Amino acid sequence: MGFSSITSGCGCCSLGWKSSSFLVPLRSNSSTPNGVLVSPTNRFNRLRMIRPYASASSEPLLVKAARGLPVSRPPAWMMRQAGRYMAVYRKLAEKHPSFRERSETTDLIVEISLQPWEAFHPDGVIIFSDILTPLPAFGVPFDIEEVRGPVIQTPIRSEEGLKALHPINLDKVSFVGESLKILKQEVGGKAAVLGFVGAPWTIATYIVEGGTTRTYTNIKSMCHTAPHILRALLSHLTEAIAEYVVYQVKAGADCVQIFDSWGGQLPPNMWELWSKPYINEIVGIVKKRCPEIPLVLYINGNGGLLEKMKGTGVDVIGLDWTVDMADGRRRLGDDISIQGNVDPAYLFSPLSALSDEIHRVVKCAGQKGHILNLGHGVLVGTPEEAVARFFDVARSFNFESVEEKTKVVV
Ligand SMILES: Cc1c2[nH]c(c1CCC(=O)O)Cc1[nH]c(c(CCC(=O)O)c1C)Cc1[nH]c(c(CCC(=O)O)c1C)Cc1[nH]c(c(C)c1CCC(=O)O)C2
Repeated sequence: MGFSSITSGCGCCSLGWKSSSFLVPLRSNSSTPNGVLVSPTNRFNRLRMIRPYASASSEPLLVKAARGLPVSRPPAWMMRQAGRYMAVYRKLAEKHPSFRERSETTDLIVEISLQPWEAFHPDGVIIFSDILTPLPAFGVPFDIEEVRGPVIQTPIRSEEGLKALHPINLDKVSFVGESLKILKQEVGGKAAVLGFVGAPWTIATYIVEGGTTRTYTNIKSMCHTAPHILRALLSHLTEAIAEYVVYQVKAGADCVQIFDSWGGQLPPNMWELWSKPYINEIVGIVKKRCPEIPLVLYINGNGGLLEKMKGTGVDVIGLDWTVDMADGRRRLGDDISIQGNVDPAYLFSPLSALSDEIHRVVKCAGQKGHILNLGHGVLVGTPEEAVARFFDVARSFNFESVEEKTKVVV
């Protein structure tokens, strides 16, 4: 079955959003609702760009935090929260050993995406899929092998190779739209349904190298030996991915994460040339067509890129664990939301150490505009008990009561 029912515009468009942002003072007016005065020096530091959202109060916590709206606790989810560390997933994978089958069959996608939701009740339910899933829909066949991981049979490195590319045919990823629609119903607004895509540079690393690489030598040398071919490939990916984001939003995604996982492999000046412009274009297209949808940008190894990432116009920046959260907040300011940055290895540590680290990260991130998450995905072999603890600790925060204690009375 195709997914022709997804033909309406983004939910937002009918709500009369204004796409232009404006400045509103948040929380720290000179007088709070209960009359307690706060230090005037804080007043203007806390001005941040937000948009008016008609239904803000009923939105999932994660969406509110992504927009920098006040929340009572940090929402939490994990990348790869569905997957090989869960016994229930491994059992299902025995019955359905092909990753392509598991990630391209609506019933299986929904079942796997809901496994962590049922077990841990995270604040975000990410669709079980892959950044490579849309590739065949625009002319690039791929496979995922158990040991080697992603494999692209015919890497693209020449003008001739570019001829295989065609505009994205969304009918070929109808299982993604169908699954998002079902997930939205199943989750019933109690958590955010998360869509995701790979950034053009990161997807291009697979298409040019033919699979996973440690050195990125083919694609990095193409920047100098065949820049016109790489630019044509990245432009093609940009168009296809932007369409694919809008498709996910129309199908039900409340928030979409852009993974430029391998953007951190580029020197920062090269990231500005070979990745950022294409992400900017995707953000521009999506913000125009679905202005209410928060976008998250994640880069692995992003310590040298934080300020540059902010320039893409996304709503949330994902931090890995190589940047201290306090430095990250300082460098990014509080007019943007932050996600991360707990080292996934903490999930192998004593539960008390994990709790302490979550408390430290939340304190450094601040009470507004923080989505609690790992600095990368859940590792294979992670104890499920630790994942449960992570979400329990997230739920134990109560910002209102902390705020009461820390208010500055003038
Ligand atoms: C191993 C692998 C795959 N696909 C990919 C790899 C990495 C290979 C490499 O290092 O180059 C490529 C990929 N897939 C995804 C990313 C971006 C996130 C990241 O940095 O890892 C990347 C770089 C998102 C994803 N890929 C997947 C999700 C699942 C959604 C979720 O629960 O978060 C995401 C966000 C699912 C996936 N995708 C794959 C498997 C085996 C799984 C199952 C989950 C698991 O146990 O790891 C295949």
